[in-house]
Amino acid sequence: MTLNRKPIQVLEAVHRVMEKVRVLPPETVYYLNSGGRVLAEDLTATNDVPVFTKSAMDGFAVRASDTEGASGDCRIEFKVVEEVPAGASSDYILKKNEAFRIMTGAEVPKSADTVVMFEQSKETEEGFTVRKTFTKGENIAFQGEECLKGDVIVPEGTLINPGVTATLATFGYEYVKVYKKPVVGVLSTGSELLDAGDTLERGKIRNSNTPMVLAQLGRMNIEGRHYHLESDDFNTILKRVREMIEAVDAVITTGGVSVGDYDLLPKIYEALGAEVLFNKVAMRPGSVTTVSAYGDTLLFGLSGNPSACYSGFELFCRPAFLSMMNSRNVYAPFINAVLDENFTKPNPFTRFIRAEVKFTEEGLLVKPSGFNKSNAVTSIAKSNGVIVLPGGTRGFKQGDKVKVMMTDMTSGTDTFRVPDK
Ligand SMILES: Nc1nc2c(c(=O)[nH]1)N[C@H]1C(S)=C(S)[C@@H](COP(=O)(O)OP(=O)(O)OC[C@H]3O[C@@H](n4cnc5c(N)ncnc54)[C@H](O)[C@@H]3O)O[C@H]1N2
Ligand code: MOO
Ligand SMILES: [Mg+2]
Repeated sequence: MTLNRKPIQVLEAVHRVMEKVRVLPPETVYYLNSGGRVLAEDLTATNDVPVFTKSAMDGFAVRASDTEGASGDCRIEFKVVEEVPAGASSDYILKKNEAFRIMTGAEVPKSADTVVMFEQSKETEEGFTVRKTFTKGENIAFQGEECLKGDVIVPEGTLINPGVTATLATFGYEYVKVYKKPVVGVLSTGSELLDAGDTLERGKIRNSNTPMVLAQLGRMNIEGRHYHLESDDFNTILKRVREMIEAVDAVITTGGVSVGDYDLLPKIYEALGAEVLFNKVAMRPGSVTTVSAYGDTLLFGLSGNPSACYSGFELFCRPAFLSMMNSRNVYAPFINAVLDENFTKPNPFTRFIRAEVKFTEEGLLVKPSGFNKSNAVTSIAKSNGVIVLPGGTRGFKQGDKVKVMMTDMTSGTDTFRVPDK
């Protein structure tokens, strides 16, 4: 069991997982609950946008031809005949030098073709005057100028972001077809584990992997189910994993995948008759990460070491779960950044280093986010990305360009910089 582990490259490992992914069936959900899901139907415009020709400004709707010849010395006067606030409409036909008082968003009556902003006019007792000739269509948003009824606005397979939610509302999609999200079971193994609320005892540590993985799932808007072990032995783990396979779409276990006497996961996969996709990856940390398939259920055996567990999830679980939801863009973005301190360790295997990426005016700077061994937990807390150093490289120096896999796209910077004139 322990001896025939053949390391494969990270890329190959990711491919093996992704090949096994089965897309979950679609379901219909209320549009306000669809954020973070993937569209299972094209979102088609059910009306033109704008749906009617409307004023883009507060002012007066006129016929442009009536403003012809106006100048500072020769102001042309208009009489206001009606008011059209947003939400209202009018069928009144303008006569020469008549105008509507109109507000932004209000339907422009058929007989008007131009809007004069309040700031471009001088109010008089009965109306206003203008001092320039207006071109037809000024300050008007025309029906269908943004899109036409029947246009495909957002294609099937797109992740629903706030803009898609706005689009769903615009076109009256109160219910929308999306792919099901996987329900993921999370089980940490290890007889040394206590819960967060427990007092430390000799030889024991608090379980940080389950809460971390649940939070990684939460960050993806995916429901994680926390499973427990009443005792950390082969039969109990096997029984629990069997229950999980019945109840969830994917199983994540942490710990017990290495070669120790109590590393039981390899034997569990064997007892299940699961197909082991790989049990060794040429990477650090997480070289013992194991992924198996039991029918359509993927079993992710993440390493017990917290840093290895964290990057194992980001590398293998995240794209697999996004793919189960039929998302197209399932991989974390890789960016180029400049290393902001020396990293002298040689890298026989691909190395993943929890890191802090800083968005500075000069560009992207990155440095390891603290104590960075496989068993580290605190450096994860300070990271928003993971530096990826290719295998077969010696150390890296400050100023070298490195690749970073972004894991947290919500982190900001401490200075607001907007380019001024
Ligand atoms: N003879 C060898 N020993 C080890 C090898 C090896 O190749 N040969 N690989 C080492 C590497 S590398 C890693 S990584 C670990 C992987 O260990 P396991 O995945 O089997 O995980 P455990 O043994 O259960 O635990 C490892 C470590 O992590 C702590 N841990 C476990 N679970 C949690 C949790 N839920 N929360 C916080 N911390 C956890 C555990 O106490 C151990 O310290 O194996 C090496 N050994
Ligand atoms: O496989 Mo382990 O490299 O230390 O996480
Ligand atoms: Mg172990």
